[in-house]
Amino acid sequence: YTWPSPQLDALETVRFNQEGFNAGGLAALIQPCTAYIFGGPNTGRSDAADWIRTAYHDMATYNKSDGTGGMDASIRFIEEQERPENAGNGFDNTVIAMNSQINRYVSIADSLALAAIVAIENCGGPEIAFRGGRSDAGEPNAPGVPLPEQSLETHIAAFARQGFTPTEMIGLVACGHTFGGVQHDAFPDIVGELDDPTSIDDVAHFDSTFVTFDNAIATEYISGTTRSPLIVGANDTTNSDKQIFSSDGNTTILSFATSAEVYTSTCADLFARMLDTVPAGVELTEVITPLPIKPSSVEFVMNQDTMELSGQVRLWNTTEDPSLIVQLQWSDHLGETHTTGPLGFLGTSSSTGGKYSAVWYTFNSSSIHLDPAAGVRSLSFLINGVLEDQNGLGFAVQDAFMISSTSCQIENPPSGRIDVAVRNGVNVTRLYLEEMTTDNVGRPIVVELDITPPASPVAANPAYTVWSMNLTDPNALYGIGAQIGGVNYSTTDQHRFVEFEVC
Ligand code: HEM
Repeated sequence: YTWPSPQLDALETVRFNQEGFNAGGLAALIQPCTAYIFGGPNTGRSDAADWIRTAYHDMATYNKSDGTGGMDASIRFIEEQERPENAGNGFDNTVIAMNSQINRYVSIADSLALAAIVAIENCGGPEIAFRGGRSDAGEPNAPGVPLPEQSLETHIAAFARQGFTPTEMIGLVACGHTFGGVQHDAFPDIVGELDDPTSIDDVAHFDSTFVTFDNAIATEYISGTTRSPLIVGANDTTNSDKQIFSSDGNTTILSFATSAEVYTSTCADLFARMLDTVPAGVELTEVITPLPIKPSSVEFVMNQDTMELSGQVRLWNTTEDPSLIVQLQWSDHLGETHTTGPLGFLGTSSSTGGKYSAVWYTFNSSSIHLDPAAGVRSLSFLINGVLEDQNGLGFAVQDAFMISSTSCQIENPPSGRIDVAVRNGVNVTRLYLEEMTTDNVGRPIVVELDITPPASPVAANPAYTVWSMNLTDPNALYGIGAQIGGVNYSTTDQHRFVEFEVC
């Protein structure tokens, strides 16, 4: 995709900035893969397993014939979690852990899909194609998750309703059950008390490598060494994995046991399809791939007569190299191009279990001197002298409106003013503050507060005019939005009035 795209930029960040500098923090929660939110590593439970099961159970309500259900984060509703088909506490664990990842561009359902992907990829699994754009349900879906005691025919019908053939059913179950196991508390009729001090919840695992993605679930089944409670459980009625794996005469599961590659590539496809199963009407984005050069946190501030620009740039698939010279170029509204000196190195990040690494550089007002009248139209970068400008497009930035450092606070009682500098000559049809909040069912929303144009123009400098808004909530965080030529733009930077000087 082409930068900037606020939604794709945000989703790409969660997907690919997993560890190290600017990391979103998702991967750290399952580092190591034995990590468990309530009790630390090596408890017999794992967050990775919970995250994958949560995604399946959120999706499993899908009804292909009417387009209802699917990945829409309806699993977060207590009413769904209390159903027998959702026994266990892994769903709540997952939803809580994902809270920090959600924002106006990353829905709760997207965060659940990302959780499953990060768990699979970081714990030995293949890369999974990720699309974003799921929307969050406002209420629970109809029930629809298979239960172990149901018949094979019922399981086949349930997977058909979810959009999967009988062969794909075998695949999806074998792919999911490479992680985790069955807890005594949730399924006392399947797993008894284990009397094992290393297993806090008495979990009987599906295979011997229960925190790692691999085909042991299939090899152990074929070799007869499996101890899975859903294959060799004492009560044959609840041996659903046995019924499912043997439903085609063991053909599919044998192909997984024989070839780790077949298993891995089948799972990569099936997991992606599972996560992309969304209610009718929801349009997912393209598959998100990492941008080779990605500006980040790009922010303008109008500081009296000076326009300040700061930000970061990430170079993908690169390791730290002191000899690398990264420079920023910007073109202005007068058609001139300017070049900075070498940018400062910030750090490295990695993703996909360390498979990819990236390096980060910073630019800020100490090295960039902007003339407000000339402004900035777009950015590009020189990497060891080689121009990176998105194939000639440049990295477009919006300098028509920005926070002004004349914003200020009144201490007692707390109130304040947000000032926005608006470029003269630009037809800004609406200017507003954007307050990030959630609706009554926890969905991220943006509340827009219109700023009235000044009755008589207040000049920030010859090129910009100040629009102001008085506010009273010292904790509220505001971005700035503007409508220009029928298009809405938002700043990525957000501000509280208390960060400014006293009025
Ligand atoms: C007929 C279909 C299925 C049945 C009957 C079934 C049944 C179960 C049961 C009874 C548990 C134990 C849960 C607990 O004790 O907390 C479980 C765990 C799990 N299931 Fe399934 N499952 C099915 C399909 C799937 C699929 C398609 C996936 C994913 C693609 C999946 C992923 C998982 C995972 C990762 C766990 C481990 C959770 C943990 O250890 O915390 N399951 N399943």
